[in-house]
Amino acid sequence: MRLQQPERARAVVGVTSNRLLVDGVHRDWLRRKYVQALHRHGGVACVVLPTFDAEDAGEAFATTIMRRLDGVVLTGDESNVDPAVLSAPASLVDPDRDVEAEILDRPRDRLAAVAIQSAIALGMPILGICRGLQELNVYFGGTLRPSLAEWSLESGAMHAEKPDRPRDRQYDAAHSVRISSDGALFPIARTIEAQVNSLHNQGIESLAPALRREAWAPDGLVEAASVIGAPTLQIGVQWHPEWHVSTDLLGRQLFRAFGEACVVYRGTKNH
Ligand SMILES: N[C@@H](CCC(=O)NCCCC(=O)O)C(=O)O
Repeated sequence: MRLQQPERARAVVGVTSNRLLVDGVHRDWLRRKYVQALHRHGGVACVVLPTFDAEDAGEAFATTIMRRLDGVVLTGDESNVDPAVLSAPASLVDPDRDVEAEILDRPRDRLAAVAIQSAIALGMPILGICRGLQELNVYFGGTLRPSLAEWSLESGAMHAEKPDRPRDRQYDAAHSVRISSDGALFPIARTIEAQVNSLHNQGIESLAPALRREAWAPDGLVEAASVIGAPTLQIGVQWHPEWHVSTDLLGRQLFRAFGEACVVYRGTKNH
């Protein structure tokens, strides 16, 4: 179902952007699929959160921007998480080594670290998608497998992007997931099994102690995890619920639940 709400009633959600370096010019960008799905199926309004250079990863973001939001979405992107930056966002000051297309995006890592830290401190809803789930795991001290293809050929093939297909078809269902029947995802999905798409070559190796496993793939890879003891919905999924959301029930359920959590959270804030 498509949610229609008057603009003034919409919760406001920050969506993480990524850094793009073209012709020596730094730009922030993200795929509109995330924003469209959140607007149409989560019923929320979106603001794009800019990435950070090391010297800017400060307090102002948390107090000035995050406090004004009702939720945060950690979007997906091809670049791999740099764990050192996720755990200490202001520590690596080397702009020449900060961005490498589709491989390294430290400005994005810094944004993710500060956004997660603030959202957890504020008790704000979080939805992590693909890289976003990985960021949550690394932020809380978990580790990632650097390459699923090197971990196991079968897992590599199951989870990888399918570059020979047209872009839209790469987001078709790729494998099943088993959903834990006593977690935060089950009341949203109302099923213990679902089909999901898959476009990643890294994956959770050790799940952070602060997270609970919500869903897993046939090879055991964690496909969804939530923050233990969270006062609201704080969850990440390894698949892309946004891409075919209009025809994907689980995707719509996720965005709807997230949007509802944002509205509830907004009601608890002192204005
Ligand atoms: N590099 C990581 C992250 C994968 C990821 O988030 N991919 C996003 C694909 C593009 C999109 O946002 O639609 C990994 O390989 O695991």
